[in-house]
Amino acid sequence: MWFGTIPAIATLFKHCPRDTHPMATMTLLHRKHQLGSIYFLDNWPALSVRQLVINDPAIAAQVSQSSLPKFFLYPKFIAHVTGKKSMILTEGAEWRRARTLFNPGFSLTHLMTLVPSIVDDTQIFHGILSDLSESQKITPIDDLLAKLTVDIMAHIILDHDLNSQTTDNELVNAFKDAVYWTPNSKLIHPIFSLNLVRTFAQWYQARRMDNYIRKVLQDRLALRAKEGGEAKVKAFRRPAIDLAIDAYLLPDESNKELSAGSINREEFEQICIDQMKTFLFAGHDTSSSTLCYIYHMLNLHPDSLAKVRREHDEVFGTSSLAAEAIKANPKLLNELPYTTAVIKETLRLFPPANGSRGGSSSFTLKVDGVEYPTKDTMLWPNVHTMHRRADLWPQPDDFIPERFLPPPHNFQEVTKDAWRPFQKGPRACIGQELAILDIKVIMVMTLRDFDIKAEYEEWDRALGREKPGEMLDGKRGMFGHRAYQQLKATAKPADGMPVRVTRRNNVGD
Ligand code: HEM
Repeated sequence: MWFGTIPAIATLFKHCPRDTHPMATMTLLHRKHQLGSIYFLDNWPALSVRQLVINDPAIAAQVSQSSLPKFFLYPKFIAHVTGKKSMILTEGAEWRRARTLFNPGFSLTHLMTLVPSIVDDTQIFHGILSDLSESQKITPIDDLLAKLTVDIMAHIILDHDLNSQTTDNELVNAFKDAVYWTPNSKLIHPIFSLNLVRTFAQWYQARRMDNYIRKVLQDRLALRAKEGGEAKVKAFRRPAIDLAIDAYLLPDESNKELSAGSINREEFEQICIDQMKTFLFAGHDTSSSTLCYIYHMLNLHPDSLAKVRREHDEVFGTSSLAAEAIKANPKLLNELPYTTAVIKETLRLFPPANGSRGGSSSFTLKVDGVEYPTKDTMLWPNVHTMHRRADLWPQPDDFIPERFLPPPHNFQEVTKDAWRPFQKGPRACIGQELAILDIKVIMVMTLRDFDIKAEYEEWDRALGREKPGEMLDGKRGMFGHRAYQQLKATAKPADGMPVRVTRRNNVGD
């Protein structure tokens, strides 16, 4: 067939907002043609290899448990932000070394020690919400949340103040500008996507980010030298940057390839910079969009919002001083089953990230007794479709946090591996516990004091869009939501989710 599946997909895109994330469009395709657990896409010449889209958890598990490499085009969408040495992009021994080195920095015991710092950053965000509630100005909240979560990450990863919530920060601006230059996923063929301006802009933004982090790293190394040379400081709190410095100065068997004896200082700095950029980027961007959707869904579902608030009051008391209660006993954050269910249900409906692998001649996929070769094929477990399959999730497009309550209060038994916003297997997200932890803190500290409501109609009107809701073929949204997911390196809420903030009571900040 000429142009393979391109015409069918193009027809679908006509009925979606142009910048919709492809994973969501594929869910429409899956529903429209009642496709099964897997289907092939042949998008030549847009993409030179065929794609195998996987919509079934058990089949996706075969891929995530394998040691297949990331799909070869993956770096094109992310390397300009994270750097080529990023843990997200490396393979084999190089990846394993990095993962082993940084795993302790993401253990729950360690993360609990970071809670006071998350609370302090969230206090600043609370003040910003307070100002917005007074001005009643409609403001895209994704950007504010991104600044909050990147400030949190910088404290956790670099032990460094970015202060991006209150001042203009060079690193945060460079991150934002780098994401802006991410290519459009619909044009990935090297010839069609050739763009020298983009290549230069990506290089320039990478340089800005690298220079900033290099300075932080050099200051840290200088401090280490001043504080007693190379002695390993057994501090209770270990930011990721110190784990990297330890490996360079005082390696053990597992990471001697990173040591001063094995690589030169320049190489070490670049590896360390790329890992730090990865943690900062992967750690803030996904959490901020998840928080946007949490506010949005709770606002649309007042019963769920009331249950969340009741749970927070029961655990942390009813005064506005939740911050003190959290700091005094961070373990209380483990006693929030309904809040956790809300986070999981939001990640089910609006997963911010995906993951794809490159097939190989030595790997076949087994589906209903048939073996499918995977050589020259992109394997794409589409988390969005899996999360919205009616047979796995009754009322799949509805927001029902009760799905995730522990039995006997749960709405349904969740099929093994069906919920996978962090993907599964050895390359699953290293920061998943951290993400859930900081999202919980932010929810507890803000939901009790503020109502946060998406105001797209007013926003569209203010932008001169005369008929809000009718801009793109009569379809402004996806799955009934104007706040559809846009492709911006990860999946971000449309227009950064413009909201109005209203204060609920007059208790102090
Ligand atoms: C709601 C928040 C988050 C979501 C939904 C999310 C999702 C994901 C997904 C789906 C992957 C797998 C990508 C693939 O297979 O190609 C991944 C990997 C990764 N994530 Fe996250 N993530 C979140 C938060 C974080 C945080 C807070 C950090 C750390 C600071 C982080 C750091 C990473 C890293 C380093 C990897 C690569 C792991 C490896 O390849 O070994 N993420 N994340």
